[in-house]
Amino acid sequence: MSMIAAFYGGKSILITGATGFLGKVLMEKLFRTSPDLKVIYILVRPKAGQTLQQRVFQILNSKLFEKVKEVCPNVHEKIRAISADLNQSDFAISKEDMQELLSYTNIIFHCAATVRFDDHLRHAVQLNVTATQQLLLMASQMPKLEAFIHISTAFSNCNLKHIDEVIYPCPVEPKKIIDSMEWLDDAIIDEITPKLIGDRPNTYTYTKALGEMVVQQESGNINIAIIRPSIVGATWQEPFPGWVDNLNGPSGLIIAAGKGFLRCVRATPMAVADLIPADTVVNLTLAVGWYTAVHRPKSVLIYHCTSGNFNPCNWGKMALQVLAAFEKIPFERAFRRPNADFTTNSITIQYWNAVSHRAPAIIYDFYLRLTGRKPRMTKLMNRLLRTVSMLEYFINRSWEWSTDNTEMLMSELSPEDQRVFNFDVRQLNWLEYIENYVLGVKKYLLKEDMAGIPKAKQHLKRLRNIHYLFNTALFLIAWRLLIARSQVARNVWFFIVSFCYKLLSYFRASSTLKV
Ligand SMILES: CCCCCCCCCCCCCCCCCCCCCC(=O)SCCNC(=O)CCNC(=O)[C@H](O)C(C)(C)COP(=O)(O)OP(=O)(O)OC[C@H]1O[C@@H](n2cnc3c(N)ncnc32)[C@H](O)[C@@H]1OP(=O)(O)O
Ligand SMILES: NC(=O)C1=CN([C@@H]2O[C@H](COP(=O)(O)OP(=O)(O)OC[C@H]3O[C@@H](n4cnc5c(N)ncnc54)[C@H](OP(=O)(O)O)[C@@H]3O)[C@@H](O)[C@H]2O)C=CC1
Repeated sequence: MSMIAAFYGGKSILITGATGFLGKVLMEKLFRTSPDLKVIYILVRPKAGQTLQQRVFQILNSKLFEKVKEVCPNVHEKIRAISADLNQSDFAISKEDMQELLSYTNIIFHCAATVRFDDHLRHAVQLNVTATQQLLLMASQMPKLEAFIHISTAFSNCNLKHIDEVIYPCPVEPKKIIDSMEWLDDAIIDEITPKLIGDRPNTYTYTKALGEMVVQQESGNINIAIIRPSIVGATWQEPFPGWVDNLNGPSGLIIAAGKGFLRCVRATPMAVADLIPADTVVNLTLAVGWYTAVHRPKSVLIYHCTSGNFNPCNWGKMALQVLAAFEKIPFERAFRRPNADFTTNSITIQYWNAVSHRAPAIIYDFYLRLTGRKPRMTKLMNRLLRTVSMLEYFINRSWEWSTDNTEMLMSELSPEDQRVFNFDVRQLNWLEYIENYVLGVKKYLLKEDMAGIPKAKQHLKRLRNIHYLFNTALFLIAWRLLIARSQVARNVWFFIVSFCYKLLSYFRASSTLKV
């Protein structure tokens, strides 16, 4: 019997960000391994014209929850969606709901965040810092609370090369930042943002670091732990391999590369690709929840959930594996044949962006215009290149994260818990994982049918022929122009032609003699 699964039985659990990528996988695993849990409260905001109930219904009826419905048929009754907006004071939760949360919650998993790299500092502070502070305030009023698990990121201190399982203070206190966001206007915030974030690349990593400081400062008597995952990717094993539902991290780039939009990036092939599967993060999170509640460590423990020091894979190798997967599992209606060239040279990348990205987009838009359709490729390409430029920071560096707490926790688990809540990435086979990832992107993000694979392969063959034809035509035109302008080129050309003619005559003559 799994001790961790048993621990969550009968518990009332509060999850923020349950509608997000990680939150859904967390909820699924909780229901599947502890179907006897009492209730999961989720803080949800109405979105995209959908009510709370519609959003929950959509999640529970997704493929991700198919297994849950078998083990926990009354899952609909065990999930309690509470209308909340983490940007509002008291999260805009009604009095009755708040009372219920304060009275019954046993465990909190705080996953909600803005993960956008370019979010305005005011909004990023509101969600990643102020909301964390408010949630801690709520937690301090929960008599039955056993543990508060805060999800941060391994990149909150990405300005350092070696990162320990400690909280590194930012120069300006989070309280001061929160206060100043209330009275500074947007223009001034824009001006001071670069100074505040310092050597971090974006407002996301900066505000996640501030969020950690808040957790440490406001922890009071609460049992708190912080999880720092690296780049969260599709699921590895559970509930099935390859599940992914948003474009963040590598998923968007896999689409862009598989569809042939993106063929070259500024990346360091030898830099470690610290990807971590979503189910691994969730398994560690649940194990940490159990450990924190049962063992009540004296200080806030931080757990790095990374793959680099256990089972490293670099970006160069990963790109080759992604390309190999595209051979087997091509995406439909690719724009060009997939390719993955890495360069660290900024002039070379500008050249490739012009030749391999922008020029084909312009040519395609010209073709769309000619055929009476609306051009769209240049716009899409510009947005894609902007996205890639934001990710470049993370694919050109390697970090070392110490993992003493994660390893300590692994050794604390019973063999059964190590199996059910497996977060040992040493067992991960990257080739297999990447293949499933690409398959998952095709199925769950692009919603493409597997039956279309032969047609997609044919399409890629056609693109290859067009590519060869185009290159040959380009070469001949260039050569023709050169011959017209240069005597040396003309001499070389006549030499080649006469040499070929002589060779041909020789073979003809020798074959006539044999007869
Ligand atoms: C030669 C190629 C070879 C490749 C071969 C394959 C090799 C293997 C894989 C290789 C490398 C992996 C590197 C990962 C490094 C991640 C590091 C994370 C570290 C921290 C981890 C964390 O702790 S935190 C989670 C990460 N947090 C995000 O990852 C949010 C990012 N994101 C945004 O911050 C916003 O998205 C942003 C961009 C502002 C646009 O914002 P925006 O206002 O313009 O609007 P949207 O967000 O709506 O997106 C606008 C259009 O960008 C498209 N798109 C969105 N994301 C995309 C994405 N990742 N890749 C592509 N395309 C993406 C989307 O499809 C839209 O396309 P469309 O125009 O067609 O609609
Ligand atoms: N994905 C990754 O690569 C990594 C993620 N992390 C961390 O993991 C956690 C989860 O990330 P992930 O699942 O990928 O992110 P998602 O963007 O998929 O999910 C974010 C969640 O936060 C919720 N949320 C955002 N704003 C509000 C709001 N104002 N009120 C209520 N809820 C809100 C979203 O709700 P809604 O559905 O309504 O938008 C959603 O449920 C985050 O803390 C992130 O920093 C850490 C490392 C890597």
